[in-house]
Amino acid sequence: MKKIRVLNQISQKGLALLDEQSYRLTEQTEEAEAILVRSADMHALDMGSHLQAVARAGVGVNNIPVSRLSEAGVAVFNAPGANANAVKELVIAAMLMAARNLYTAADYAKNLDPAAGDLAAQVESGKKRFSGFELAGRKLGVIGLGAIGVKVANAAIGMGMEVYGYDPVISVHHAWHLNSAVHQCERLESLLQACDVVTIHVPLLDSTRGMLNASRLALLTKGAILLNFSRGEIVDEQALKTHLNNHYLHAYVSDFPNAELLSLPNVLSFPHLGASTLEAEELSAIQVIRNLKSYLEQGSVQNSVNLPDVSIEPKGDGIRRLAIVNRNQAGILAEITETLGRRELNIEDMLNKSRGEIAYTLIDLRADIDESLLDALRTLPNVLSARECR
Ligand SMILES: NC(=O)c1ccc[n+]([C@@H]2O[C@H](COP(=O)([O-])OP(=O)(O)OC[C@H]3O[C@@H](n4cnc5c(N)ncnc54)[C@H](O)[C@@H]3O)[C@@H](O)[C@H]2O)c1
Ligand SMILES: O=C(O)CC[C@@H](O)C(=O)O
Repeated sequence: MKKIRVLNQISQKGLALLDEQSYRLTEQTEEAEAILVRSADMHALDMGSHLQAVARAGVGVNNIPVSRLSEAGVAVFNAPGANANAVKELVIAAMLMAARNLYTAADYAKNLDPAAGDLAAQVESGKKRFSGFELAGRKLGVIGLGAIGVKVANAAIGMGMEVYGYDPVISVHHAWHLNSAVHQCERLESLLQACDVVTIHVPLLDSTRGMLNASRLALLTKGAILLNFSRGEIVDEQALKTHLNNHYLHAYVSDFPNAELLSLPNVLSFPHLGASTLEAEELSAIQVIRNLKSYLEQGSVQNSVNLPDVSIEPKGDGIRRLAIVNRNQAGILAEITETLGRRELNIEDMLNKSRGEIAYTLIDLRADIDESLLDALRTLPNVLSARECR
């Protein structure tokens, strides 16, 4: 029975895939063999020695200590693209809300006082304050053309916007899906200088933290709208405060409320709502739990952020499968096979793939795999983890 710790609310449609014969949910993180998470910060979490995998029902993994887990031979999975449509729709809504001043206008209408006189007259006298601008014909800059950025760019083309994209490391897959009318910017600076609306869709990495710093923010055009549905830390929000305070920008719309910006009139914040739709929550959970199960039960790897993709046939009758995460170093396979040879264990099949400094080895045996074998493998200097797939 495998024990799974669930750190956030995960869709029941996904959890239902964890059949009761093989899986049990636990409240004890230290006994968990796998952890399911959305946005909970796991950096300070003590995860125990049984952990084999962490599965993120979403995309961003900045809340997960991926390097520490890799060093412990623990696989980390996410659900790329599963919530991209949900975020795209919210970004389009946010763009419209900001351009047409809908949030302040709705607030105004809600606070009208029918008892104070003719409501229609109040409406007509108040509305000129909320006059906005149309998006068709305006320039949209999309920073990061991955699953979300491509969908936003394509939708904006459909709305008659002129779209500019910046992504020096765009994947071939995403490039194929990008509308050919999107203009490519070689430099982030030229995108910022050219666009009326700028939207950020890059992951939070060391290389993107503070990517929109004071000097880049200063390049934004007067009256521009900046949308941040990626992560708060990608924008230097302290530097942004100056532009907002002097009303240089029309609006900053963010899915990550910031204590210092919250109350500014030209800031519109949402409580991290990008992926909060029934559809995205279900799809993310189903996608990542399927991949988690195939990893735990068969050893195959799909959509991991730290292990190489491995697709392998399910174990045949009488076959037991070893899954080893090891450092990608010379001589390690010899040490593993020697350990098996000393126990007279014959290898039926074997697969080894690497990804950067990590390698992953699957070995099929026609014999039982006991704890003493696993312990012997775990003591090899470059083995990070060893387990049986079951
Ligand atoms: N608000 C929400 O609820 C919500 C939901 C989903 C994702 N997100 C955030 O959005 C981010 C993007 O999601 P996605 O699904 O599009 O991810 P993705 O991996 O499909 O796309 C990210 C893109 O950013 C590009 N990129 C990386 N570094 C870059 C750089 N320095 N400059 C320009 N481009 C760069 C990559 O090449 C890739 O194309 C996630 O990492 C997450 O932080 C937020
Ligand atoms: O789980 C969520 O609600 C947010 C997920 C989102 O931030 C992501 O990176 O996928």
